[in-house]
Amino acid sequence: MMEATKQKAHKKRQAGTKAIKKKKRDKKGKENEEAEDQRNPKAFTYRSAIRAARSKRRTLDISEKRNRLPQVDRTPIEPPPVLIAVVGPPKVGKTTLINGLVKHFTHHTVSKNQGPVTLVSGKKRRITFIECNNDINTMIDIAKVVDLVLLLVDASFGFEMETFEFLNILQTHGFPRVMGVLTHLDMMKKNKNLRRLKKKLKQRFWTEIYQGAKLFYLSNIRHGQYMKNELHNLGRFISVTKFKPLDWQSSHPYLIADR
Ligand SMILES: Nc1nc2c(ncn2[C@@H]2O[C@H](COP(=O)(O)OP(=O)(O)OP(=O)(O)O)[C@@H](O)[C@H]2O)c(=O)[nH]1
Repeated sequence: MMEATKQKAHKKRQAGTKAIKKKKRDKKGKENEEAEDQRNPKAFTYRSAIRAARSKRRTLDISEKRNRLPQVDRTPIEPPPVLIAVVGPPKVGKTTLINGLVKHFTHHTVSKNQGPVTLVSGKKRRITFIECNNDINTMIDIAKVVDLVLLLVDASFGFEMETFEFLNILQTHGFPRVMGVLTHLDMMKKNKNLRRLKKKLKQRFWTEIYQGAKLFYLSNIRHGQYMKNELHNLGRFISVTKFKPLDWQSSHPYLIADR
């Protein structure tokens, strides 16, 4: 008969490397348990409101500082002429306005307007007027280099799709200054309607640009020319307007060519 052999019971090691290792492991496990007890149940939130406020303030300070980095004005000592684009749908009065402004600044009458016109508007300022047609390629080209936009709007028609499109294009290259000009106001017969229309268009213009954006009214046309005092007002604004250096323009050299 085979007698069942009695096996030896396992004897824990008391000394040696294995025993030391095991002891260490057990100790670590206990520590971990303790750490778990202390752990913040609201993980990933702040424990202290003061510290939270401080850290929030610091991140805001840093981002604000980044926003307010001084912009380097790279315009040369003798700057190039200020480029003013006259933008608007066909037959809105772009050519008439350019001719009127040229007459205001130079006292010369332009018989035929072909391409950009550059003139001296003050002791240290030259300006170039350029007409921007309603086609998307011209709009994109001009949006990159323009300093001031005269946005012509036919008041008897209202804003057109292309006007908004142009404003969107402007945003891509840093928004230059935009002034609105309402024409064809003489088409409105009733004074009350005219006032209401002006107000409506102004509100629409302000929501598109910013509250308080400059909007001019060219209320009448006589002998194919706008009123002298209105042109004078617009011309004065053009000559005193200050332009901020645009990031895109100062980092890209450009040349204006008339096609
Ligand atoms: N009644 C009236 N007619 C205007 C007004 N502004 C312009 N016009 C007339 O509209 C016509 C077109 O004027 P333009 O200056 O040639 O218009 P434009 O935007 O240069 O036209 P395109 O070069 O074809 O895009 C002219 O006959 C102007 O006399 C306005 O405020 N009232």
